[in-house]
Amino acid sequence: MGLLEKLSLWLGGGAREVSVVVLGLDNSGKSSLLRALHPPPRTPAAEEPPPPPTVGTRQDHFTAGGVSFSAVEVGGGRRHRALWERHYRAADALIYVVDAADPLRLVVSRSELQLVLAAGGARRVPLLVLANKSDRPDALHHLQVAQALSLEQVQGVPWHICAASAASGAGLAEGVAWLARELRTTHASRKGQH
Ligand SMILES: Nc1nc2c(ncn2[C@@H]2O[C@H](COP(=O)(O)OP(=O)(O)OP(=O)(O)O)[C@@H](O)[C@H]2O)c(=O)[nH]1
Ligand SMILES: [Mg+2]
Repeated sequence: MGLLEKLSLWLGGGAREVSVVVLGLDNSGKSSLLRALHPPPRTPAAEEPPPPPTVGTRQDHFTAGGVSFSAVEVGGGRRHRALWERHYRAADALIYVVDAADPLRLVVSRSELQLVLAAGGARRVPLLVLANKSDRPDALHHLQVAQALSLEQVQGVPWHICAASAASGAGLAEGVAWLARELRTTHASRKGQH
């Protein structure tokens, strides 16, 4: 089923999920963010052990702005990155997670993001970048992360960046609300063209 059909069903009250792929280097915090997006009740982050590194892919679900998301996290370790493109091509939206407290890996993170966007070809789906670990005192400001990733050069893709913390939950609501809004707007404008 295509995005437009899914959104029609969802806007019309049908309970359908929009698929989002969650990418980013290993240790950036993808599993932790998805855990933090789980609806309550959930165990407070401080009481849970950190998630194990993701091997291959993991499925998850969350809801934001009235939209139900079916999320696929693809492991960020080097050997899993070959899987990113395939999952990106099948997704309705991309969440790209960056460890804002690890400036040395931003160059690698930028080139991996550029590769995956290029692999999408003409397919343009919304991109939400989460500058994660903003709770850490050494974390870069999200605008510095945007600059390091050269986001201003990303063309034809609606994108948004915000500071986030899987540890405290900060920034998550803002980020996913943007994504939900963006998907609704895209749907509404396309509908208006027909
Ligand atoms: N301080 C802090 N630590 C975090 C945050 N998010 C994740 N971490 C820690 O970062 C480490 C990696 O988190 P994961 O969620 O496993 O990272 P991942 O991106 O899923 O990694 P892979 O599955 O290997 O690709 C863990 O020790 C987490 O506890 C955050 O917002 N703040
Ligand atoms: Mg993981």
